[in-house]
Amino acid sequence: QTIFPKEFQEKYLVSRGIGTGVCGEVKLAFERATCKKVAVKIINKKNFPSVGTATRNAEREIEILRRIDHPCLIKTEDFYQTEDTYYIVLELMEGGELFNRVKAGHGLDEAVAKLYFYQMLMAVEYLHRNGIIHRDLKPENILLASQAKTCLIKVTDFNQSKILEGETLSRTLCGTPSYLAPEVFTRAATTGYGPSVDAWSLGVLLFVCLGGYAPFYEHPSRPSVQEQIIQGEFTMVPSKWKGISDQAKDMVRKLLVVDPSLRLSITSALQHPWLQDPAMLAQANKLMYPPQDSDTEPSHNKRPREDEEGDNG
Ligand SMILES: CCC/C(=N\NC(=N)N)c1ccc(NC(=O)c2cc3cc(OC)ccc3[nH]2)cc1
Repeated sequence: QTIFPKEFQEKYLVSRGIGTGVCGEVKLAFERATCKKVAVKIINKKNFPSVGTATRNAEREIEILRRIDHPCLIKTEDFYQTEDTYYIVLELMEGGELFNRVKAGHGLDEAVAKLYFYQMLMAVEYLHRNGIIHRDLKPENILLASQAKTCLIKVTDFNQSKILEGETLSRTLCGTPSYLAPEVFTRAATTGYGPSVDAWSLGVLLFVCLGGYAPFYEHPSRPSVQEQIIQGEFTMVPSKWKGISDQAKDMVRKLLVVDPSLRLSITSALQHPWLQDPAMLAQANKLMYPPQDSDTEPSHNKRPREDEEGDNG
């Protein structure tokens, strides 16, 4: 049972667990003063074999969280730590993880997949523009703002977001390889790798959103997942892909290219015909930049409440 710091307990009432992760869990909590719902990510500093890496990783992630500001990237609201645990208060993404929407075995409607994928591209383009490579894009790390189909999504979990040296490559390989790009296995240890790894992972994410199954997966009669990835070997099973447009398939095929120099870049993906869809773009922009009431009122953003000493956000 997690013990929370006293000052945390004074500000928040912790409720049940809502998500699980490799390095810690996520709990639902209520801010006592406002009854506002929040998510609390609990990251145990000691849960990696080599303590040094874990703490450095977590500090790097917290530095990244402080620096980033984009509608499709998770935002932290508060932060506490004890000598062995971080408690990060985040906006609650009521819709939970994309993982739970696509695991049902059939894909999303193409229009919904396109809206989500466009937001992922915008988030990752922002990260790359700010010198950050995510490196761990997968359905568990894509959060949905609400239960509605057309909703805002946010990318989260920046635990792997750094230039991997050789020694941490081994730690990467201990997670699920399904979303890792080929060059992580082949060339990473020597030449390192760039933003194009995120383009590959987005290709796998799009494949899963449209097809409802993973392009590279364990199967007794098939080569290992790593081998399938290095060969860039995947199949679009006709029964699963029959209703999907050729442009959507083209986007997937141009992202799941083994040679990173030939792979579609994030910027080029944003120019792909499949995304030149004014209705989707309008919907995405409305979700990312909702017209605030402050856009209409002359005064500043929030109406200060008597008991609020001032916005420390
Ligand atoms: C600042 C921490 C970033 C992070 N992970 N970082 C890490 N693993 N090192 C992380 C990982 C996961 C989450 N997940 C959530 O916020 C979340 C909300 C939520 C709601 C759900 O049902 C309503 C179900 C799952 C959920 N996960 C939030 C942040």
